Amino acid sequence: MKITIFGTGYVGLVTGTCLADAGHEVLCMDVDENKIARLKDGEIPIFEPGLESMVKSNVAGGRLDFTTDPVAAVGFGQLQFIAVGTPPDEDGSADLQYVLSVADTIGRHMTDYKVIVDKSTVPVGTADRVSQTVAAALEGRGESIEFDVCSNPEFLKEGAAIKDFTHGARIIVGTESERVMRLMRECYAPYNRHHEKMMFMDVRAAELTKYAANAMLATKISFMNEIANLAERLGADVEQVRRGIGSDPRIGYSFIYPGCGYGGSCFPKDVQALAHTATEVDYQPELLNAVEAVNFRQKKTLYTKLAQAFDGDLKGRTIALWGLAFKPNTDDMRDAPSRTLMEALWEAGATVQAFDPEAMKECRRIYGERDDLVLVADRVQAVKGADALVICTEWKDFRIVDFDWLKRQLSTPVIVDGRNLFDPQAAKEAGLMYYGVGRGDSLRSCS
Ligand SMILES: NC(=O)c1ccc[n+]([C@@H]2O[C@H](COP(=O)([O-])OP(=O)(O)OC[C@H]3O[C@@H](n4cnc5c(N)ncnc54)[C@H](O)[C@@H]3O)[C@@H](O)[C@H]2O)c1
Ligand SMILES: O=c1ccn([C@@H]2O[C@H](COP(=O)(O)OP(=O)(O)O[C@H]3O[C@H](CO)[C@@H](O)[C@H](O)[C@H]3O)[C@@H](O)[C@H]2O)c(=O)[nH]1
Repeated sequence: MKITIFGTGYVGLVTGTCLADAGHEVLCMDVDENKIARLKDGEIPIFEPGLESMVKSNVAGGRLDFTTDPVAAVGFGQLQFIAVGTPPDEDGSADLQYVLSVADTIGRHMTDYKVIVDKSTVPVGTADRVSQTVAAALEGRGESIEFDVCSNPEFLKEGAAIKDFTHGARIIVGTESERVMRLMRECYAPYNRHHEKMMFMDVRAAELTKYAANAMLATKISFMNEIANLAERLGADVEQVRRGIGSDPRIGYSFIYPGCGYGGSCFPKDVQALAHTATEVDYQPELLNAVEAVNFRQKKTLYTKLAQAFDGDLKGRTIALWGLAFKPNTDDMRDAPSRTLMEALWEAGATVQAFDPEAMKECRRIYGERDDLVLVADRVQAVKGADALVICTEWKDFRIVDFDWLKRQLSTPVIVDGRNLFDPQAAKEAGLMYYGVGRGDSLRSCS
């Protein structure tokens, strides 16, 4: 099939590349000229494991190309995927300006039947707005050309995006049109061979399914963070509790890791957007608000614990950070807990000495050059001469550490472990002042 993808971010680029890899011909369009120029040069603007070689082989195979030209993009595919950003507006609602601008572009330039596929995460009712926008643009040209709009939310996780896209649990398509069902089946056929993954539903249910999935996962995390905070007060180890409850198949082990709060470009904005949608239909979203409030508090955990460890005085201290990305295997720092910590440390007059395997460039892009942000080449340099170490991201390489060595590097041997990587007992036996999240230790995540 010939497919156009609008947006070459985490979702658009992965979707386009995987669909090309499955044998389709894909043209990816972005308004960011710099991004497209880099992609045309074979440079991948984001870090996503496995993506670079897949992009290169599909470009070389003639199945994947990039453009900034809207006319070429609209003219290319019968399927027109919208995979642009839907960032939070000031009131927490999803900002649909980029989605609707693509819809307008399609309406302005289409000359034959198109299926417009909403892959961006969008509130219930957006497919109707996309339809109206396309129709208005066509009317403006005095044209009447047939088109359909369907919802096809994406469930990939950054860091595992290719595997999630190609081996996802389900492929959801919101449509009532038989023709769209047939075309979407054909599009995903290469990834639907082992068992039936396609789930067709009405468009509003598909739109809500995406938010419900993210809100459920975020709820699990906030729930565990609440239990962790209780465990701290009750002298229990939340890691043992996690294993204890995860073993119940009704609960399961996934997404119940307590820590320094969920970040990333999805959970924070999507929980807020769903809560906003609820208030628009006169429903008070008590649970969603609590999930968000618990997370907001949890993201302050790292700073709260550090401040307690240093009797509230962090001025002039140097704090080592291992990890800046919101989770491992990505360079993405959107809403990362490390940002909440760094900003609080700077406010308190401390210097940050940080290392992340992939997110350093992104960190510099966000914060620029400043005296109180020292980015170093590896985790060893990060702890050199520092007063304390904070673990913000559970990169695999951070898990193996010689505690005796670590103790020698830090002037005050304080470790605040936001991801519970280490055995508290072993760390304490080595003479470190080790504070995890919910591990029955003396420092509290929040008041
Ligand atoms: N990042 C994820 O893990 C993930 C997973 C599932 C769903 N989503 C959802 O997918 C959508 C995209 O997320 P993302 O993380 O890929 O965003 P992103 O910010 O990484 O990329 C968005 C891209 O869209 C481009 N763009 C903006 N306006 C455009 C236009 N008019 N035409 C063409 N391109 C345009 C931007 O230049 C940018 O390159 C969001 O709605 C998000 O919630 C994201
Ligand atoms: O047990 C857990 C699992 C995750 N997290 C945190 O939760 C955040 C999000 O992690 P993850 O879900 O792995 O990453 P995302 O790439 O944000 O993916 C989520 O958001 C995407 C965008 O909507 C969806 O497509 C995915 O299905 C959904 O998992 C990160 O800060 C993690 O550290 C925890 O604190 N504890």
